[in-house]
Amino acid sequence: MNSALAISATQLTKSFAGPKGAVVEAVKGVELAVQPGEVVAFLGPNGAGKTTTLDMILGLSSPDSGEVRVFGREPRKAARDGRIAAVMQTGGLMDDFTVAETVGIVASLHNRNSDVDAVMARADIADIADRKVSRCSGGEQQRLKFALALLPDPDLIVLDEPTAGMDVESRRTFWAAMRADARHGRTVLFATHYLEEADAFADRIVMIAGGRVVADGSTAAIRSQASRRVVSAQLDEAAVPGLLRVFPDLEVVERRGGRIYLSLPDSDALARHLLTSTRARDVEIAAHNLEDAFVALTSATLTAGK
Ligand SMILES: Nc1ncnc2c1ncn2[C@@H]1O[C@H](COP(=O)(O)OP(=O)(O)OP(=O)(O)O)[C@@H](O)[C@H]1O
Repeated sequence: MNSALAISATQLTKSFAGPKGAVVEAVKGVELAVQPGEVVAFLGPNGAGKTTTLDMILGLSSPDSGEVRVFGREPRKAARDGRIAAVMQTGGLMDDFTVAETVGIVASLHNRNSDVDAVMARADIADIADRKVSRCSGGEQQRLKFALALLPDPDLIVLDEPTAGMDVESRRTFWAAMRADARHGRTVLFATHYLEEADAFADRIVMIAGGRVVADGSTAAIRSQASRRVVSAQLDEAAVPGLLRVFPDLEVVERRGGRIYLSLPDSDALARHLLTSTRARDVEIAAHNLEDAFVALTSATLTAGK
């Protein structure tokens, strides 16, 4: 186990009792290694296992098998030491206090002598200091929670879909505050459904679907993988092994409606080969955007995992 890592998760599994005695395997062998200072998006559709994994990283629940370490320690120990803090989706604020009162009360609970004004400025809530929590918008409440998470000056901050339900402008303000803070070297892991959010604010994207990591790479690498062109054609399945012999890098993206969708860095070479050396018909080349890649990756794994 590498204690220099901010987060190290090995072969994590977690199941829950489902309806009618069924077992829900929420997390099925998640591996994750996050370096200090990285800003990582944990990206996946509903029910992918994001919250279940984050809860284990935060020490809020224990894995059925596998191990998690945060800066080389048990997650609960890391949380007690003030090295890890969280911004969760819902709850945790008291309606009748003002923003400043809330920050002041929580600051007084921490041993570390945090600079309340600086934290409020960093979370971009200084100008709503006197507003009651109940009168804050969803976005303002999340920025307040972000400020509370910053108070112990943690080395790792974990955010579970912190911008769910916010409008575009509030989301942008929230991430601008988070990103500015992360520049000081804090490690950030955030769960999101939003591909654009992961793309815009993370250095690295870990895609999760059906309880498994289905892609993990720098945001640029995932974008470049995803922006490869996809060549599709009507083609007999029996031709695929032959294509793989000619193009070992060939990736079969999906099969849909009698068509096969293929990806290769040199899409022109693939299209030329299909047209001249195979019985492929109706050949098309299309740009493959990040959204398509996400759908292809997550749905392929969901089908394979069933
Ligand atoms: N306490 C629980 N009891 C039973 N099933 C659970 C429990 N918690 C999670 N699950 C199930 O485990 C799976 C993974 O859920 P999880 O909340 O981790 O996904 P998620 O990726 O965070 O989804 P979302 O984006 O909707 O929050 C889902 O099928 C969910 O219904």
